[in-house]
Amino acid sequence: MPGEAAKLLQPHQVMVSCSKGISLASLETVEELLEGLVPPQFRSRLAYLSGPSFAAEVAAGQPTAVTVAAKDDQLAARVQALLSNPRFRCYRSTDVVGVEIAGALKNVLAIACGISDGLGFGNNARAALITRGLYEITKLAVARGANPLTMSGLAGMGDLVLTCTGDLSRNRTVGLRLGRGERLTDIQASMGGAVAEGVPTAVAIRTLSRKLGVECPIMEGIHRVIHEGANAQKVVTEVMSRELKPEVAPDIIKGVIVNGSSTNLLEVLAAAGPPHTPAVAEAPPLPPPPPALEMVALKEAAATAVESTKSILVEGGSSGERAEGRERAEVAMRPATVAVMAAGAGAVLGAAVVLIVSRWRRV
Ligand SMILES: NC(=O)c1ccc[n+]([C@@H]2O[C@H](COP(=O)([O-])OP(=O)(O)OC[C@H]3O[C@@H](n4cnc5c(N)ncnc54)[C@H](O)[C@@H]3O)[C@@H](O)[C@H]2O)c1
Ligand SMILES: O=P(O)(O)OC[C@H](O)CO
Repeated sequence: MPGEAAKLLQPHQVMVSCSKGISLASLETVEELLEGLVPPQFRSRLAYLSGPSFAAEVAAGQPTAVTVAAKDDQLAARVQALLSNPRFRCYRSTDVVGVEIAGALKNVLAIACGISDGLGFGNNARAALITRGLYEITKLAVARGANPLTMSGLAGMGDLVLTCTGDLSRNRTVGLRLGRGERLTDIQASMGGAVAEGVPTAVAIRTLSRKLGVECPIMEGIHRVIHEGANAQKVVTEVMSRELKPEVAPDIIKGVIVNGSSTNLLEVLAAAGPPHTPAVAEAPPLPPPPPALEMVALKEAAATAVESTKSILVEGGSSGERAEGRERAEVAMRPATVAVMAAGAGAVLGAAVVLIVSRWRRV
């Protein structure tokens, strides 16, 4: 019980939640639940780990990347440093609500993808579910105050792709079996106590999306299949036959209505700060071309060399004549060699100057 565990916390400790979900009773995320459970002095020590991370693969040392979120960037950085290793790379974020909503909602879509695959639908259907599902997750997350860019990160797109396509997922497995015709109660009874969190989250999301006034036809459809016994094929046809609309609805730009007030996506983006633009190194200028004189010498030398070589190789001649030809060719090539070396030295010098200037500028 987190409430009981909270009593054991020591002043120097931080708490990292790895759970994903939304409370059916209160529609709160794990973060909101924990904030209410831990003593006030620990609230600033809560961090949240999320992202594409099948436990079995992490345990086997497979390369994994996740997001560590905390309201305080310093705390996120501390946990990030503590947990990262060459096999487990942590990124950090201060968008706790975005990370939490994304982690909870992907479970519902994983069930949907499982159902789609179980029914025998193809790759197109799965890709459409993932993409349009992410759009619904984004709308809901933005309505809860999240940064929409978090949805394209590990906790959003990353975990969504993992659970919608990876057969280690419990949620996807439940969907697959539902799609093949098994009953939910039988599937759950056979799972040995393991929980497919998308099953209860589908209920929470339907309530939440209706409360927030955010249209989520896929989430609604999944709820009908899982909890109302609707025929999945029919639900797919209905969802596909809805009124045609733009891919990105104006309401997500102009403002999603949250409890009567508008959340403007552009304002959310602006609050997130300017996009990170790494300093772009100035392109080094091209080295100066070799002086015209050297170019002429180069051309002439090349032509003479070709002629001399021809006379040696094609015309043959006595050994004395061939030796003379080789000497003529060597002499003819000398200006070319000098010109090429001059051009090369110019290039190297040019590059060195650029390097020094750019270093000096950085300093
Ligand atoms: N297993 C993974 O690959 C994985 C990866 C990343 C994140 N997670 C997240 O970690 C969390 C735990 O996953 P897991 O794989 O350990 O699940 P699990 O099903 O193996 O274990 C969950 C445990 O929680 C207990 N439990 C369930 N409902 C409870 C309740 N109301 N009160 C108290 N205890 C309850 C169960 O008895 C069980 O012991 C989940 O939120 C999951 O999304 C799991
Ligand atoms: O097995 P699932 O479907 O609960 O997914 C486990 C994790 O959430 C994957 O990141």
